[in-house]
Amino acid sequence: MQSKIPHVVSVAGSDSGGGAGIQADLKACAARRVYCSTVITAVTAQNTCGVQAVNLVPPDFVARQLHSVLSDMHVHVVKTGMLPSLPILKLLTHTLAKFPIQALVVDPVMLSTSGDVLADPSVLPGFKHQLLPITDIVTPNLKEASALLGGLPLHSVSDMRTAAKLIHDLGPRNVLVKGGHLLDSLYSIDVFFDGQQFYELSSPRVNTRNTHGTGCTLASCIAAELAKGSSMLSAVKTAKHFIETALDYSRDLAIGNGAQGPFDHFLALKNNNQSSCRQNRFNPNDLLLYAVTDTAMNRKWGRSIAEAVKAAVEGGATIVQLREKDAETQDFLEAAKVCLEICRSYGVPLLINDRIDVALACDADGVHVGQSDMPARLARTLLGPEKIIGVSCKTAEQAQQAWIDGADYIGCGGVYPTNTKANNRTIGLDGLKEVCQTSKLPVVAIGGIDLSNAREVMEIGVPNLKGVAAVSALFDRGCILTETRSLLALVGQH
Ligand SMILES: Nc1ncnc2c1ncn2[C@@H]1O[C@H](COP(=O)(O)OP(=O)(O)OP(=O)(O)O)[C@@H](O)[C@H]1O
Ligand SMILES: Cc1ncc(CO)c(N)n1
Ligand SMILES: [Mg+2]
Repeated sequence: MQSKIPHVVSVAGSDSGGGAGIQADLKACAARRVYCSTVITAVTAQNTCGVQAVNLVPPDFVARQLHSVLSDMHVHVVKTGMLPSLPILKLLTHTLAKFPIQALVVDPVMLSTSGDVLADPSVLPGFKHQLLPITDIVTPNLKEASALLGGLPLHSVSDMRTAAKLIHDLGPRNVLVKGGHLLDSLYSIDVFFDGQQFYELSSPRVNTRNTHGTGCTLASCIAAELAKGSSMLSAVKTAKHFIETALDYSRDLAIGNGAQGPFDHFLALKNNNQSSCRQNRFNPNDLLLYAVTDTAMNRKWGRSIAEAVKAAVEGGATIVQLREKDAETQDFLEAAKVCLEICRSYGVPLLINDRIDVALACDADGVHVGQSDMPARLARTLLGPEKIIGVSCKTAEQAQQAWIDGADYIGCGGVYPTNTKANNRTIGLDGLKEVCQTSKLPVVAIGGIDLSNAREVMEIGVPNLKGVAAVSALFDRGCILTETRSLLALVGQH
């Protein structure tokens, strides 16, 4: 049976620094949601300073890897990177003749950006006479394009057009001459030629040292998009856009001490080492004093959301939820960003009520959803495994479902009558206790809890009741800070 999963095999060298070669290809395909298998042609000792050593994999062992992959798996696209010797290049062309594929993407890697040689000069005729005639797209950088054309000097976009046309004459169906090394400070321009038309693909030049592996990544992205069924032009455009986005995101990453650093294919590393990022996932003890904001109360007391949140965390709130039922999206988002900064500086998680979109957009620590909001399971899919998800539950059944759906905690109530929520059934201390006893998740009690009753709530004697949530008791008061301190002192004794 033919596999429907888009599948690229990368035939390339390993970069010990993890930025280019096989490592870039795996990350690029994974980021583009395509499966990637690997045939390793060489192992390089390489870092951000350059290539220190290269060890070729014996040609017959490259052949063994190729055969293992192609004879078993349904590969859609083959992408080549470092083909360090003519025998390796030759056996690749011979093997490809035996296994039909959808497309062949050739990145004719010859020199690393640091100027180190990655392929023996004898591969040049191999590229010209054997590989390019069966290639769907070849992606030389300026130096490689020049080498393929016997040293033709290339200094401008117009030269790149000429080169693209001349390389096309060597047999590949499409040519992309990459201009990453062109001396233009504003734009990074690549020239695409499909045999009939030229396209200048231009993107703002990102001012960064972190461009190591852009060429490998670009070719792998093209391969990935082709494997999904894209046309050549749209595959190239998507790939170019991906590079631009990843470079821009990674412009300030600091990996290695050399001149050229790698970038982050998953747009996820930037904040990892900053104290502004929460280090740990959810800690149930954070539920101890759970502050929930309220638009109407802030309006009544003439406070901004940020002012209210700041006072609550200063007073000792251990987690904050923004519950802004009638705020405009843009206002909510802006307020959420400010609150997030405040909460991060105190090490307090910030959750967003209902609005998964707002939580995603500001990278909040999680969401709290009600029974008629976005289902927790879907919220988990959208937010990923790291974010905190809480669900409002009144019954044991709902608590059980929240657990199945991958929630982190439940909010249980209303324990006492409240006027912050219309038509809300009160479940009382007995209802709370019953849900807690059956819930596998930690519980925070909510609904009408204040200084007068918080103690009896905490005293119901179930270990997974981790704290109380308060709205009016904190925010419908003259001094949020004082009220928060007092409530914390009460619940903190447990
Ligand atoms: N600073 C930059 N800003 C935006 N795009 C860039 C930048 N540098 C390179 N690119 C883009 O990255 C892609 C790869 O181009 P480049 O000419 O650098 O390839 P390469 O030399 O093969 O890369 P590698 O260093 O991986 O071997 C091209 O689409 C190019 O336009
Ligand atoms: C292994 C390997 N392949 C390709 C390149 C080109 O960037 C590199 N530097 N290293
Ligand atoms: Mg390259």
